[in-house]
Amino acid sequence: MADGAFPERASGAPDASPVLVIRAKRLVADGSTLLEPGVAVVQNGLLTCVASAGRGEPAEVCAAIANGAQVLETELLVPGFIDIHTHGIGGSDEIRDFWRHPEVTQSKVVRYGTTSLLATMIFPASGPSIPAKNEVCAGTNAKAKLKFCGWCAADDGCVCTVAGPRMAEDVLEIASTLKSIIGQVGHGAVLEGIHAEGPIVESLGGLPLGDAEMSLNAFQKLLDLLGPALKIMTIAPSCEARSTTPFERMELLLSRGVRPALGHDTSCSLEEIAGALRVAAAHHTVLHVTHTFNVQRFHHRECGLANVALLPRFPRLPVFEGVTPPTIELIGDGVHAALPVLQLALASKPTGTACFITDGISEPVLGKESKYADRVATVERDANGGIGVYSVGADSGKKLLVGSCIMILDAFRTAVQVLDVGLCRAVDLCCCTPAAVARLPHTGSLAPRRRADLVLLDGDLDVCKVFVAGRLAYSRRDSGAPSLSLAKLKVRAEKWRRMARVQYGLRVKQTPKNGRLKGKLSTYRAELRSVGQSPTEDDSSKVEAPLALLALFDGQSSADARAPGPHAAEWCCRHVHTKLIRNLISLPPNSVNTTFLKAILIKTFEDLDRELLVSQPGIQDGCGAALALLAGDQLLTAVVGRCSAIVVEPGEDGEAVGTGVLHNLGKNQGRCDLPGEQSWLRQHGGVVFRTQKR
Ligand SMILES: CC(=O)N[C@@H]1[C@@H](O)[C@H](O)[C@@H](COP(=O)(O)O)O[C@@H]1O
Repeated sequence: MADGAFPERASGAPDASPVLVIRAKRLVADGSTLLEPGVAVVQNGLLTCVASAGRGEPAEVCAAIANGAQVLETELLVPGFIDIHTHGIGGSDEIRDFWRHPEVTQSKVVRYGTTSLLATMIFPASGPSIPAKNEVCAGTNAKAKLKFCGWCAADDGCVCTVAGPRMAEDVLEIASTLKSIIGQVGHGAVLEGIHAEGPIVESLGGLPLGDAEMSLNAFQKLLDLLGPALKIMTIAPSCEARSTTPFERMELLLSRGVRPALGHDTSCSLEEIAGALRVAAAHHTVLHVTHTFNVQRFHHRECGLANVALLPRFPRLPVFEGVTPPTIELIGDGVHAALPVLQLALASKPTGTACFITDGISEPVLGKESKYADRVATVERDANGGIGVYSVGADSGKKLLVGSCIMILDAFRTAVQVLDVGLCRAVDLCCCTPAAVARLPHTGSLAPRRRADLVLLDGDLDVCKVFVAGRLAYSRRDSGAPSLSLAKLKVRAEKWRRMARVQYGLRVKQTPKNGRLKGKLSTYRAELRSVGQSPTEDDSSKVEAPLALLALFDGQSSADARAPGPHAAEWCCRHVHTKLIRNLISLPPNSVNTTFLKAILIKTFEDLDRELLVSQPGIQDGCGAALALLAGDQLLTAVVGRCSAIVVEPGEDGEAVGTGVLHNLGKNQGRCDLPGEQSWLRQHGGVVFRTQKR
């Protein structure tokens, strides 16, 4: 496969940019190189040095620092992720229009470390002014015959003398939009080219109807239209093998330097697949396979495309003589192929022959609806809890999965944290192999003269910073925010943990009649004697206001569900901290006072309630909630529904609330409005505050 460094300055990069040095505890340069620690130097948009820093930093790095280079430190540094199969994730209500607005997807995905994309185009055969199949655009008569041809370059009417492809007009517009921005830096992820998913497909899967029987002439016009932007084209081997002149369209792709990707074929035979591989071998090219497993066949006797795709080498059989196994791509969401199946595929294919793709089509917002070539496509959860996009088959009319909601970052994390393939293999899957398959030698690994596409991650594999061609394209917002250091969000004191346990013991069984998370809201502020003191240790961390959060959600019934259930409570439990943190970091600097914090607690409940109602139609039950936020030396509580919060302050000896008590909160637990319960709590060292209604 083609390999090489970027010849000169990365396109679009400034002439002279400040030198940047990045020190990483772990630096993964490519599928086989892990440097612990490692260091990289960036200048003028390119990497100039990538080295181990185990025995001190190389002279080049020291010189750069001495000359005033900016220095960054990170836990993990990897090459930017590359997605060679994505339909885009926004910009329109109609999925097939996403690539009319590529900047929307480019700017969204870069936040998740994707620095290069191939825009996946589809070729629906519908539209306002499509030449009928085999209709001839003939010279001067063309204007009268067709409102718009588009397949010839003439400005004053069609000059075609051959049949045009049956193609919707929007395909032409999208192609021209994409071509105008290929290789440009500065919009987020770089659009590196086009992956054409079709039109020569045998099995549609979720694709809209297209012209799978396109003539060679029409096919040639399509390739002319896409030009060198076209890097990969998905093509069905059975369509090619069964055409009157077998494999002629594939030959055309190969002669133009486009990589054919076998796919969307559930009927191809072993001989037909091997035939396609043989044509590629004659061009010294390795074929690729589009979303292995999806819209394909795996059978233990009658081998389909997936059987062949998974082979690391071919058995000694005449049918496979002289051919090389293809590279493969896998939709890394655990929905299109179950995780054990992904594990199997990765165990079978060696490094350098498999890559993760997203086949992205939407953001992961449950219940979100879009149009997909005039069908409705909805983000739904499958039986295993995974999220995907579902619609109906254009030919079958049956419900089916049509795309994913993930980022390459999700697949990277899955590779490391679930499939346990190690960092190097994960980088190979998400960076190196996709770059090789799409022939993008300027990116995909960390080496001198490669474009400086970099992802800085923390120990949890969360993205901290992303650079594209040496320019900062994304930086996580946890610096320069208010004085609250959110990274330090934690329960600090043993006393506070005891309180948490006491509060956790309170579970009430009440049934508000409407809403999911509704009721009166109250906030309360208490200045406590013995909890939440300013930090005395590790002052170097400059934590001005340590934070601790306790959130209790109690599953209850709702207007939609008569019986109480755990679902709303569990959902709130998983999302409350992100809502709270988002609201906290939106505070302007120096505005962290009780008034603002109260407002933020209220807004956090409102955000939770709204999102629960809008994005989780499947959740019918409701919940009450009690939330306690310790900020510096102040404790604020907020209660919604009929859930209670009780503040228990230990006595002088700190032992007033012992573990024995936790199992015996009294038969009136949760009813701190009762005088008996209050005195019980006081006897056990507790302080009961009456909340104020708003
Ligand atoms: C753009 C595209 O083609 N995406 C395919 C979709 O067509 C197919 O229906 C689905 C499930 O395929 P399966 O049911 O064969 O696993 O996988 C991918 O999302």
